[in-house]
Amino acid sequence: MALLAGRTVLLRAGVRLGAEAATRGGNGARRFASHRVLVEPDAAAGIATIKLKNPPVNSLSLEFLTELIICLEKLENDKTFRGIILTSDCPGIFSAGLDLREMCGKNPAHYAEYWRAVQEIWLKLYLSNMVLVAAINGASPAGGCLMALTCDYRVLADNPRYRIGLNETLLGIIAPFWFKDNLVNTIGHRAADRALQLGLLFPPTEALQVGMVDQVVPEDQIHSTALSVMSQWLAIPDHARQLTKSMMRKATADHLIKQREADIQNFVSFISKDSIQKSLQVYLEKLKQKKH
Ligand SMILES: CCCCC/C=C\C/C=C\C/C=C/C(=O)SCCNC(=O)CCNC(=O)[C@H](O)C(C)(C)COP(=O)(O)OP(=O)(O)OC[C@H]1O[C@@H](n2cnc3c(N)ncnc32)[C@H](O)[C@@H]1OP(=O)(O)O
Repeated sequence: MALLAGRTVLLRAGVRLGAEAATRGGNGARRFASHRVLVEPDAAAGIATIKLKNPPVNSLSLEFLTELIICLEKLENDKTFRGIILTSDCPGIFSAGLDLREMCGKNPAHYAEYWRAVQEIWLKLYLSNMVLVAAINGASPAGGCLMALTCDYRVLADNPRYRIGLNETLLGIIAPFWFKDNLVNTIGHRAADRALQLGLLFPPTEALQVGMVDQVVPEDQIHSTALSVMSQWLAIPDHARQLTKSMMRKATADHLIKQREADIQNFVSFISKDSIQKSLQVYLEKLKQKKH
């Protein structure tokens, strides 16, 4: 049974276990997929490719996050796999970040439940014992960028529309301290200070320059590049790499773990403010009107 902070997420988020399919792949590995999280296992290589499939933009709704958390728990507990490639099944979009509809017009209990799931996915990804390679094949703002930042290596497809960054200030909200910590650890304090205040979304060349991603490649090479990076990382003995990863990341993760409940309360009171609700609604409305 999958637990999210001691509770059964399957029931809380209304995700039915029956929604999952478990079959055997050609190489005998167990293949499991939920509605929105596709897992392509390569047991021989010890690699699972997770494809995010929550169209149209892979926004991180509570149900989607819950499915992803369950999927990561399964992979983490399955000794077949040593590495995950995280990518998208939605053309042109890696992930649009947190689902704005989960943060608008709901009640405090819902905001608290949602935020706990956001914390949980971050902790699961950031502290994973496996090698995580992000194959970023689309736009990756805010929470989408955060997911990529938890990975050990980021490959971005070379398309000027595939911008990546923590753009929270553009929505009139603030990147939480642990988003900020993850960014600072990746691109350094000065670059993070500027990027966060201005809500910068970097196109590939700039993302590479600032260190937001490790490699930019033509779109048709993104998966092969991720595989070759993965084999380089998997050549390192697991115990040495895992202990090193933990040494590098533990303090940052502990910062959130120690303040988890307070962080939820901060989020709930911040997001419940009338002024913040108004900003988010205006932003959502602008997104909708963009097409017309
Ligand atoms: C002091 C204490 C502080 C505590 C902390 C407090 C607050 C911080 C809280 C949270 C941090 C927030 C993190 C986030 O991730 S917020 C989300 C930010 N995301 C974005 O800004 C991206 C918005 N989307 C886009 O820019 C574009 O959609 C896109 C991803 C570039 C894709 O563009 P495209 O043209 O392909 O698609 P559309 O724009 O037409 O979108 C299609 C469809 O999807 C809807 N949609 C888009 N993004 C979201 C989203 N994030 N959530 C929900 N819905 C989204 C869009 O409205 C369209 O809907 P429609 O109904 O019109 O089809």
